[in-house]
Amino acid sequence: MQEKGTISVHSENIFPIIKKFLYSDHDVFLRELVANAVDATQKLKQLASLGEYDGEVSKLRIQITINEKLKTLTISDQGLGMTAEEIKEYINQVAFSGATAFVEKYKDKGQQQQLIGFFGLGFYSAFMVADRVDIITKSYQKDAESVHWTCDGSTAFELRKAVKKEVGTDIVLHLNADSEEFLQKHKIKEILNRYCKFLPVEIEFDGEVINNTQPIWIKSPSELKEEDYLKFYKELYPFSPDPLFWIHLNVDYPFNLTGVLYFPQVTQKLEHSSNKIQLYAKQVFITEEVKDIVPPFLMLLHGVIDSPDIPLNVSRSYLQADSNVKKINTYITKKVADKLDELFKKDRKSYEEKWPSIELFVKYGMLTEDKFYEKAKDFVLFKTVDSEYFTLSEYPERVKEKQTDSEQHTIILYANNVDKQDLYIQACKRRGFDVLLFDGQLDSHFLETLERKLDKVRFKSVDAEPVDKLIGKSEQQASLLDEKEQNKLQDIYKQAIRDATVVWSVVPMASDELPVVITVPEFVKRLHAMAQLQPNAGMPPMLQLQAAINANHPLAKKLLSIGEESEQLALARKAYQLALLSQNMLNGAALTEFIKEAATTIV
Ligand SMILES: Nc1ncnc2c1ncn2[C@@H]1O[C@H](COP(=O)(O)OP(=O)(O)OP(=O)(O)O)[C@@H](O)[C@H]1O
Repeated sequence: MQEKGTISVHSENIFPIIKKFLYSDHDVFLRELVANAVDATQKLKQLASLGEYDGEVSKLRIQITINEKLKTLTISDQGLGMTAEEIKEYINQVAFSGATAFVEKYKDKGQQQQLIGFFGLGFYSAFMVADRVDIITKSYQKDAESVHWTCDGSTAFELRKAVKKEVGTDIVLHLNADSEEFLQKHKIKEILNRYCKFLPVEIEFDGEVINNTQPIWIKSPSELKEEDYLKFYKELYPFSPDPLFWIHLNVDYPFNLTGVLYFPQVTQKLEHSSNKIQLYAKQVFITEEVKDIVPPFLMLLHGVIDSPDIPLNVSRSYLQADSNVKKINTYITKKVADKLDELFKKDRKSYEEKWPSIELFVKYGMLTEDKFYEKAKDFVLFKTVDSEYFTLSEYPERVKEKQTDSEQHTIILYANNVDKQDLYIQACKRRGFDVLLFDGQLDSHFLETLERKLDKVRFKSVDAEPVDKLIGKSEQQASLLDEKEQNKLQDIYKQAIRDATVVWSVVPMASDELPVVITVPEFVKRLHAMAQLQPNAGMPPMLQLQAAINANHPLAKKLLSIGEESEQLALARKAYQLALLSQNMLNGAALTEFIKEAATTIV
């Protein structure tokens, strides 16, 4: 038998186009060829189980070999092989027409780069790295003759008899001059490790089996122990600390999905994690770019998702709209929420201990996915400055009595820095108020969302106003100064400070409060926090200072009674500096002056 022919393609020469498209990610050729070898092996096993093949199938392997002298890379399988007719049908026709369709579909769309690594390029991706490809194959079918197909990357092929005794297929790539890197063992090892680490058929390279054919996600959770999950995590991310907990995903209707998702110890910053979720299709690694496949908050998780039902040969914008992808999202979101709910209900103490590591994740989820919010509102926690934890329904009940304003809003007080706001926190505690700690990156967004969702609840920073005004009750402290005195007092401070950006007021406070209290209005605080989350959003608004003079502090009367103006102004300055100091706002020359002055008072 000897036959020559022309591969039927519409495009004159398709290979240069494929090469150009895939220039930046050549490595996928090996994944494609090994995946074909796995398919061929699995098919033979299936045929054997159906009684259509009676050879031995228990030890079928795939072997990858390099021949440096001949500059070849060979992928050999012991799968079902192909007859000459099948080669003509599957390789010459189907494969190349598939490639033509691919090129036709995407040539004008400018999204080739995005598709790389997603589109199953199949057998012809071999031509990205090879000048010539040989297929030497023998079909499992009785009396099938072995055949040798060869093609040099033009549309011409040759098909002739071969001498091959065992059933299976060898794909021999004669590497082109630009691709000699694939003759290096470490390069091939690296690619196999990336794409083929969990393939279901043993793959031998350089004398060793490189894959784990039974990764835990394909097993039933009942067969697995905690150690198995931890061991697998290490296999995926060798340099990472142990995860907190995990969920095993396993569905086969209405879509197919397996996987294990781990909760890492998420820190207080939404940073780009280098341990990403890996996406597989039937144990073949596809990508770590799961951006359009799982909701952003779930990308903080680690682990593996394996689904043949995620369409990988479509553009990314289409992916998000795909109904399977939507269902998969909903499913994973629900599973994750259920797991957190279970942990919370089963052992609240241990859940509270883990809270700092899952807080950001839960809040991010609540902010971005309504469905997650609905579930998470039962297990999201508030932490007080004294490290006590309360749920969203418990906390307003706890503070309602003392912290309800005249309009029946429950005012929830918070600090974002326990050390820096200690003075304000202590003032609140003296009034019997409770203070939460909101020091996370997303907290300002989170408060706003809660205010929208919860009925009659408002959040206020402990330093948003003088303590007695925080709750906004109608009854106020009585002032020890009349209006004239209040105006005079304000004038003394204005003259002493001479800063037009400061907004002054005189407020009757308790006599044990400071003579001057600096506050930052709640809305300004939030604008700042938001601006910090969006570094490119331009300058944050000016931090306008509000200075409240305590009408009831003994200093007020004293200032009014001092005749000597310079003494009066010096005292007012000192009181203002103390207020700045309590807000960590005294710095530079003003701080130096204050310290020097204070030093003279201790000798
Ligand atoms: N090693 C092999 N052993 C047996 N048949 C093979 C082998 N490699 C390829 N084939 C046959 O050639 C066909 C075309 O292969 P190709 O890789 O181009 O596409 P595919 O595997 O069907 O799809 P995909 O584009 O997703 O890879 C396969 O469907 C299979 O029938």
